[in-house]
Amino acid sequence: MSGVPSTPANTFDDLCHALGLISSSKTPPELFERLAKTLHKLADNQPIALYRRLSTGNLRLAYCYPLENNLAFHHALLAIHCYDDLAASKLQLYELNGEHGVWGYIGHPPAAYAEPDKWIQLLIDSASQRLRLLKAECMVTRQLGLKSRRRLLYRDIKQPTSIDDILQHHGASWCDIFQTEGIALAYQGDLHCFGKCPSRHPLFHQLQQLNQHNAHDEMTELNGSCQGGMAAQLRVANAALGWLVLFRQQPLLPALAADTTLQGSLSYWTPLEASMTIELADDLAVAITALEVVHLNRQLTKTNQRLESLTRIDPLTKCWNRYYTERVIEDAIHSSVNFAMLMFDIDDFKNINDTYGHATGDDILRDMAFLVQKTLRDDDHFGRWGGDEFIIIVKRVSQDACLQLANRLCHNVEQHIFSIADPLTISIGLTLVQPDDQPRQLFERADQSMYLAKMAGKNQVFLC
Ligand SMILES: Nc1nc2c(ncn2[C@@H]2O[C@H](COP(=O)(O)OP(=O)(O)OP(=O)(O)O)[C@@H](O)[C@H]2O)c(=O)[nH]1
Repeated sequence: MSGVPSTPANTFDDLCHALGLISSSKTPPELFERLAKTLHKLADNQPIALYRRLSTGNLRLAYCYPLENNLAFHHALLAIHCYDDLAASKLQLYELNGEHGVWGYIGHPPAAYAEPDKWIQLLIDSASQRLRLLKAECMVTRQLGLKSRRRLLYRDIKQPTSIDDILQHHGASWCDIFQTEGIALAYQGDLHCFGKCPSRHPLFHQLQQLNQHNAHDEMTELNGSCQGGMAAQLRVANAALGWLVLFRQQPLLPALAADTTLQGSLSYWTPLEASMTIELADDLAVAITALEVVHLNRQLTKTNQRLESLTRIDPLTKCWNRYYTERVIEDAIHSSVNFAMLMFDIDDFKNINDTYGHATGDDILRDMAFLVQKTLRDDDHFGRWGGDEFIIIVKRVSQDACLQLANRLCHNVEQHIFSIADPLTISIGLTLVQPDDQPRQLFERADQSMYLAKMAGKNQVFLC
């Protein structure tokens, strides 16, 4: 029959079947198993070994068939670590080609069979093609993986988080998707790393160089001590924010890596991987900008809260300030609620300042405010009117209750041990809101009462 190899008929059918199986293998291990089984049969039932070529140029036994018999032979296979060992082993060798040159070798002890070469070469070529296809499929899976991580990344940035949190959360998956050992993110002079990355100093140095010379490149492969690194710019609306760098140890053409003169020009990344990295860098740039906006918003809210409190709180004593106290009094008058105003002033406070200094005077004002606040109820209003004068607004209480409170305050202050040797006292002017009162009349009465308390000898309460 013309065009049909002169192989025994049953072997020819078997081989066609085996070719079909190899070409339809779903995973690399399945492919190796089918290839090895077929070769085993063809090679007179000799054991078949499959070696993968590492980035170092060394070999590693990746598969052998059959596994169960001839242990001594397997030991001999395991002793092979490089091509020279393999060549010296006298195994019959075939190259298995990957997408970037020799992927590995197939070896078996010499065997006698009819016209094997064409068939064996055909089987191995088919296996190589299938392997390339499986790898391409794997790349598609990686792209899909990247897409699903992207969704998670966008979900993450809706919550308060940081660049380090993002790296911790997604780093392992990104390493898996990109088949990298480490990830670095350079942003605003900081370097955030995940996994195995080169030391900071040379990496910073190279990124600085990139900023100067490669600022317009979307991605660049690093060299020197950072070789294997692929840097993609983090950009938002044409503004460069920093760099995303992925690190890999194996160049695309591992066979050439042993040649030191070539090392600097070897590529570690396929164009497809480069464009996936750019996609990830774009996502990260958006995520980081979003984080920045969230962070700034939080700061702004805090600043606003602080400003808001500054408009209401007296910075020295931390009680309400005069502006807010005035508003509270106006509101109380307009709400027609029954309330009393207590205005008090520390007796002879000028002497304290003069004797102990202004700083001690400030301490006394703070202590006084703390002491008075402790004596009051939560819904009483206590504010600093200015200098050593304070105002208390007490709602819904009788005149007697107000007098009791004022006297208790005088007593508590007199009994309290302040930071100075001299005893401290206060004088209190008390007044209750009258129908048709305006704030001014209320203040005048309270002030008048306090004046009378001072005139009567201080450390007492007066009611007008
Ligand atoms: N340390 C300090 N002193 C202040 C502050 N504000 C005002 N003063 C001082 O408080 C003193 C108030 O004195 P006055 O209330 O006028 O007089 P006094 O010595 O208390 O005498 P009487 O009120 O009659 O008992 C003045 O010496 C002010 O300079 C402040 O924030 N800190």
